[in-house]
Amino acid sequence: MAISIFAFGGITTLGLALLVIAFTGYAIRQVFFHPLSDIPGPFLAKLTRWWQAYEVFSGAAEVTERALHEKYGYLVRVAPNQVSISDPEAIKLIYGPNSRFAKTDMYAAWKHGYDNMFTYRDEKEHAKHRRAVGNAYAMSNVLDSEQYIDQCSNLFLQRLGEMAQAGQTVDLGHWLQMYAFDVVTELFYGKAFGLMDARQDFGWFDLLEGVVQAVAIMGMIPYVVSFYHMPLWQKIFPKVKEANDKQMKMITVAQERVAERLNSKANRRDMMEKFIERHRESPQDMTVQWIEMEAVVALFAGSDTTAAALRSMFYYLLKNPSTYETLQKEIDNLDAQRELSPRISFAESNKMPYLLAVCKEAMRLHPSVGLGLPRYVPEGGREICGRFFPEGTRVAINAWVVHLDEGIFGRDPKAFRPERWFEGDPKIMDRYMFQFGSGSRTCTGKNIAILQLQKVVPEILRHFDITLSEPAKSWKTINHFFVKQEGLNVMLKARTYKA
Ligand code: HEM
Repeated sequence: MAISIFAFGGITTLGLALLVIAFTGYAIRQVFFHPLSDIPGPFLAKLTRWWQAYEVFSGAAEVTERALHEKYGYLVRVAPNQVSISDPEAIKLIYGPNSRFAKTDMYAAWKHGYDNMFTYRDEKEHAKHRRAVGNAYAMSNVLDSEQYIDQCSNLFLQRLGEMAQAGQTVDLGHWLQMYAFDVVTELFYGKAFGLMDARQDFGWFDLLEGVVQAVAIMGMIPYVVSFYHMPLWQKIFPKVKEANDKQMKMITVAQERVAERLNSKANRRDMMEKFIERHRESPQDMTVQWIEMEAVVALFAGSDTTAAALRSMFYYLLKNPSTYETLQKEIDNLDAQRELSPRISFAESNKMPYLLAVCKEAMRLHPSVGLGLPRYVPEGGREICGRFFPEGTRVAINAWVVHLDEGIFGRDPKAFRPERWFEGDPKIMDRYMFQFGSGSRTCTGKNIAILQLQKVVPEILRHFDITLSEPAKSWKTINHFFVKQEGLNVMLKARTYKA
């Protein structure tokens, strides 16, 4: 008996020793002999992708990335085979047209059952689908939806008016999200989900947050994605099952709404109708499943992002009263000259240069997406920042880092100064803005987002005087791919504006 215990103990010790040797060998290779070993970065990041997963879990990955680039410069190794790049010149090289840098395995985590526009990794498949829907997202077509956005704005203003009259503190951040959610569902699901109407989110925000958080973390360690759908794994980790069920619920709702529209004679010009028109013309280019997927991805990619941008605009204006005043004057002057319709149109908003500058400056300082957008270096490798990167290396640029480049955005890059857009050459700054990504994978919904930002912000400022309920307090942000903000609580006072 004593001998067998000894033998067992011996084997265990030997096993442990082998493990330690293997790990040490691996660590030495990763740190000193890996093709990326000359690139600085956190020690753990050189060994495992779990470092990045933990960063995403912690909810402040953009803060860490900014600090790392401040310390190390343009190149930071953030995973064994991934480099974060902060050189603005690298944007065109990596994401530009015909760059051939494909999306990485991170995006596999975002796919549920079948691919959607966001998750495609095969560039040819992506291009085929993007061609099929591209026209619907052109501004000229998106403007057909302006009337539905106005309907949502009417209800939003009514609700804000009620809260102003009651003298209550308004969680404007929450309301802006309900607004963005209602707009996206109005356009892509044929009818708003009615959050503003009911004055509640029906649990949708928790649902989205749960899924996005799980998926964003898994995206950093994509080999766990296959577990995500396994019943045993879901039993062990009930949260995984919950996220999976939530994702299924979103797909089911999309399927129901698309089926409803296909069987109805609705006379609408919304986004869903544009896809249905295309389906009727050419069912093989625009299948029913694709219409459903456009709706699902719009909800995922279009509501949190737009809400974050709207919150940023209000927050920075309120924290910088002189900018608020300048914008309000711009709106009031146009109003006094009777240049504005009862609901400010997109065309009218384009006559407000300061508004456009506020829009860009808010998204420069607080991009809605808070992680780098990873791509594989294509066949043959590429030179970036004067260094050769072998094929298959993951490289990523994070808007939160690149938007602080002083060479491009001028002095005080961390300050909210819409005025910077009137100094120097705004075209150059525009070229390096990365809040919507860039190139062939740039945001499809960009025009829908811009339409909302440019219309609803001046409309609210026209109707209400807004003050922060606790002016000395800062908001809290949490980054699980989308950088959401909490604590935009305000007091509203109706202005004398009459439509
Ligand atoms: C202010 C609002 C928005 C911001 C800041 C934003 C940001 C982004 C970014 C950074 C990407 C690139 C992701 C990548 O390369 O991995 C992206 C892609 C995408 N966005 Fe948006 N987005 C916004 C609104 C919307 C809206 C309203 C929709 C749809 C209704 C939408 C749908 C999409 C889709 C489908 C993609 C994938 C495009 C492709 O790969 O071809 N987004 N967005």
